[in-house]
Amino acid sequence: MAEFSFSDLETIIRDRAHSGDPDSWTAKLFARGIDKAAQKLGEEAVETVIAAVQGDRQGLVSESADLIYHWLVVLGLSGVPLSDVLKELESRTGRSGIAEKASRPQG
Ligand SMILES: N=c1c2ncn([C@@H]3O[C@H](COP(=O)(O)OP(=O)(O)OP(=O)(O)O)[C@@H](O)[C@H]3O)c2ncn1[C@@H]1O[C@H](COP(=O)(O)O)[C@@H](O)[C@H]1O
Repeated sequence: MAEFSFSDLETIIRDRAHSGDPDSWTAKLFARGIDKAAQKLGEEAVETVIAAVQGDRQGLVSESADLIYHWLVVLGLSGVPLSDVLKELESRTGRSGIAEKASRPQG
């Protein structure tokens, strides 16, 4: 099987978003807007955390998939392409997280 990527899922979400298909969860989320999609993203994040702390390996896989799907929906609804996030991640490579935090302007 060819490797499935976040980019493939972003394309599926973009195609389904305005499909008008009454059976499409993606179309439903896009119709309901950012508040509902962001709420679902938060719920999936919490469910992922619960699976992790409970040591529920299969649950962690499943909830992580739900989380990533809803995260991509929120990006799509916000007009932020996945490539912007990947560029940001790429710009951080080679720099430790602790050094990055220390370089932030003091608030
Ligand atoms: N990866 C996903 C995906 N992950 C989770 N979900 C849906 O997310 C929804 C939310 O799940 P929950 O159990 O939290 O829902 P719920 O608790 O009943 O929701 P509430 O009523 O409480 O709001 C479910 O309907 C899941 O099926 C997904 N729906 C779609 N995809 C991908 O998007 C594609 C297109 O899907 P449709 O747009 O539905 O055709 C699919 O083929 C998949 O590739």
